[in-house]
Amino acid sequence: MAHILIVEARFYDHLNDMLLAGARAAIEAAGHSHETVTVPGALEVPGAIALASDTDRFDAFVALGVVIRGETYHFEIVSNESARGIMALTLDGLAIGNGILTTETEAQAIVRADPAQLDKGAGAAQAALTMLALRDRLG
Ligand SMILES: Nc1c(NC[C@H](O)[C@H](O)[C@H](O)CO)[nH]c(=O)[nH]c1=O
Ligand SMILES: CC(=O)[C@@H](O)COP(=O)(O)O
Repeated sequence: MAHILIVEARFYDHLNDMLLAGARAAIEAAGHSHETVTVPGALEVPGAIALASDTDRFDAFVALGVVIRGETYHFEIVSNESARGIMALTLDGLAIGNGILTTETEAQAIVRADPAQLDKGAGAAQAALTMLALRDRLG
């Protein structure tokens, strides 16, 4: 059994609740345990995963959050830099599923977060578990 850390950027409560429900259900369905830490926004997610990985308590990580385009260049900074940070950690060898949605509208985010629709939280959890299995096989 693996122990998975979910790092959620709680910027939109109602959307995060759906992503979390999907991710937790997928991890439990696969027979693994999990815990969750919350950070303010997507930009803090890579740092939180890096801190947690130093503890050696977690086998894999799931990043959850929602970035919705506003009026300024901030959207690009938050979307691209959070993904860049997560990718850097992935290339360092961590098993991470990236479930940070980056959308133009709230309606797009709802469709993707809702476990009854696209269920991207579950998708990110399954990606993390797939990468963990691959690392165990190849490592
Ligand atoms: N606008 C969104 C943010 N912005 C906040 C940043 O992620 C960060 O917390 C702040 O700049 C302090 O370092 N975060 C999201 O997750 N979603 C957004 O739409
Ligand atoms: C991520 C964003 O673009 C948004 O939350 C920030 O909005 P704005 O650019 O209108 O300040």
